[in-house]
Amino acid sequence: MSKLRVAVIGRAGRMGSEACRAVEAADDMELVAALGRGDELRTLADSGAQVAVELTHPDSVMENVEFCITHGIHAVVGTTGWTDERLARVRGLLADAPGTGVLIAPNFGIGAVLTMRFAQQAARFFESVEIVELHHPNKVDAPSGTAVRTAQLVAEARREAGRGDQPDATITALEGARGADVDGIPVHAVRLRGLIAHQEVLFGDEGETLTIRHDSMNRASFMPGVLLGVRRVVDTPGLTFGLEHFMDLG
Ligand SMILES: NC(=O)C1=CN([C@@H]2O[C@H](COP(=O)(O)OP(=O)(O)OC[C@H]3O[C@@H](n4cnc5c(N)ncnc54)[C@H](OP(=O)(O)O)[C@@H]3O)[C@@H](O)[C@H]2O)C=CC1
Ligand SMILES: O=C(O)C1=N[C@H](C(=O)O)C[C@H](O)C1
Repeated sequence: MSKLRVAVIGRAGRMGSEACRAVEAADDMELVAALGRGDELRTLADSGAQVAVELTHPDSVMENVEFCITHGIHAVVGTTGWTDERLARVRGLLADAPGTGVLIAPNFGIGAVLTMRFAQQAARFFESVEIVELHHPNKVDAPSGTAVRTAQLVAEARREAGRGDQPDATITALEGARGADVDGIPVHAVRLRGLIAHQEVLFGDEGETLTIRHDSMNRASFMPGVLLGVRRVVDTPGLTFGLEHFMDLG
């Protein structure tokens, strides 16, 4: 059986370097290109890559994804910074590239994906919910893409259940004390040396609380999800947002 020809964009980064190792170690894949900042995107096309794994920076990701789509290269994207406008642009480009697949995964961690699913399930049962994401201090964005996605999923589940705004009697507060408002859900971002990537979703109602917590202890933990994305994206044309769609969660 021929191996999948895979490229990594962001090879020198924390995630990109780990992804290069994971692809090289996979029996069914071949690492045909690894691009760092300043490298020509044309290298991707010249290498014959079937799939590009994109792990760079929110300022770089759009150009890279656009190149992939317009050159018929499937993309597995972990980089953050996805707004509705950006997603619409990707969908528009994919409309002219019907055989090409793009997976954008806010989090490749299997446990993180499950955290989002469990939070979505719990959302309708609790009056209050807040999200705390905790990351290493070199992270360039806040809040994390995972926290934003979790908040959106929780907010959607609350709306579907007819839940209104959650109680909060705060009248005065220092700016930032109640976190960022993401779709009505307070999201708090901690940056701390020693951490990698962690998230707590806290639910509360009369007399009880529920905390759903996920911890990524190292970046190798993201790699089974990256490899799953690479294997599945080649048979999944169009835009897939979230690794859960490749996980048969039922
Ligand atoms: N979905 C998921 O599961 C995960 C997603 N992430 C996300 O992935 C992204 C990268 O994270 P991380 O690896 O920690 O970041 P790093 O800063 O460690 O790595 C990013 C790398 O990409 C390089 N780079 C930037 N622009 C380009 C470009 N145009 N072409 C090629 N290389 C480029 C950077 O170069 P330079 O240093 O010169 O800027 C750097 O080497 C972030 O958005 C992060 O949030 C992270 C972990 C898990
Ligand atoms: O930058 C990181 O480290 C991470 N980024 C992603 C995010 O913003 O959600 C995924 C994970 O949290 C690690």
